[in-house]
Amino acid sequence: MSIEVSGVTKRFGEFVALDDVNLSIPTGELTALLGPSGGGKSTLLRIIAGLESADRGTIMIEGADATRVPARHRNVGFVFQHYAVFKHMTVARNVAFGLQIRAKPAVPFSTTWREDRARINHRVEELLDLVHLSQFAQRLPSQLSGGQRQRMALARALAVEPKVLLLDEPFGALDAKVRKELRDWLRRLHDEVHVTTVFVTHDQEEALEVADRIVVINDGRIEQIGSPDQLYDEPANDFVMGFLGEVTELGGVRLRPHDIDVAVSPGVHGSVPGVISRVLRVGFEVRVTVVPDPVIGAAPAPEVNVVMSRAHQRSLGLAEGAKVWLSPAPEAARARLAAVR
Ligand SMILES: Nc1ncnc2c1ncn2[C@@H]1O[C@H](COP(=O)(O)OP(=O)(O)OP(=O)(O)O)[C@@H](O)[C@H]1O
Repeated sequence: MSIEVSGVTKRFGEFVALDDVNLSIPTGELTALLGPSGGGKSTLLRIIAGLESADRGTIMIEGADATRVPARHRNVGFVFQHYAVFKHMTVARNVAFGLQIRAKPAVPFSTTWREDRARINHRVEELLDLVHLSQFAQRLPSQLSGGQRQRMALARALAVEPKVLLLDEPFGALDAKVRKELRDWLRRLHDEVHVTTVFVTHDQEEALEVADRIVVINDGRIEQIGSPDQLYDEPANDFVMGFLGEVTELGGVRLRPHDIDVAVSPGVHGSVPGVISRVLRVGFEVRVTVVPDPVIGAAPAPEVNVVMSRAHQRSLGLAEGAKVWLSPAPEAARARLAAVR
């Protein structure tokens, strides 16, 4: 395991930001810390980085106890949402900065000095090539787009060959299209470089698309750890199910809108009869709202949302006012309503 977080608790005054968190992050994986605002994701990332200290618990990095090791000696690279760049330095010099600090002091123009410079220049060229910014090497950061600046920040963090790369909402401030491009790019970069990477996001789509593993954090606790498929298909509890995607209720069970089978005759035992109140086309999908038939003596059931392809909707001839019977698809993910902690 590359990072082992054991029994980490962090309070700010009376407020418990992290409550006995245990987490193993395997070497070379891309892990997302996902959860709602204020859940404790950034605090956990900052404790792994050494920018914040835990009140209790330990952090091991690559088998060594890092709990009391200062941030600059942990060999981690960071990128934050509002990344501090040197505005007066070119892109190339920004990327070279960490390497220059690490190079041993040498007499200017001596052989060692020249060798160091050549080595650093070569490494900067490699890194700029990796993040596709070679043609912008001599620009100032203010002459880059937001997405290009974040790629520069990643090149800078990777320059010192960190064992671990920590990214705190690295694409948070960018517009949706650029975010999407950068997340595809981050996935490809990770496939090339394989550095153990942990990134914080509150965007479930970002986590599902990019990460090998997702850690869902809420209220200072881990709700579930798993691959994107595990979390989506087998959510440990109601919170995870609701956080990872749209949920609707059918016959007292919560499930995903695309996991509901619709029939135009009462074939399936136990199916719920109802009437379509709305059919809405959204891109290539159709969202169908169904009002379940009232049951004598029971409280009215909530409307059910069903999502299906247009072709399926057409083949069933579904329209407003039509009578339908709903049942969970056999493979449907359902929340276990008792929270698992
Ligand atoms: N230095 C601090 N002093 C007091 N409270 C803090 C401090 N840092 C964080 N907190 C509190 O700890 C909780 C967790 O904060 P954290 O930044 O880890 O959440 P987060 O999950 O990263 O949220 P977001 O997605 O909004 O960044 C929040 O309620 C926050 O207000």
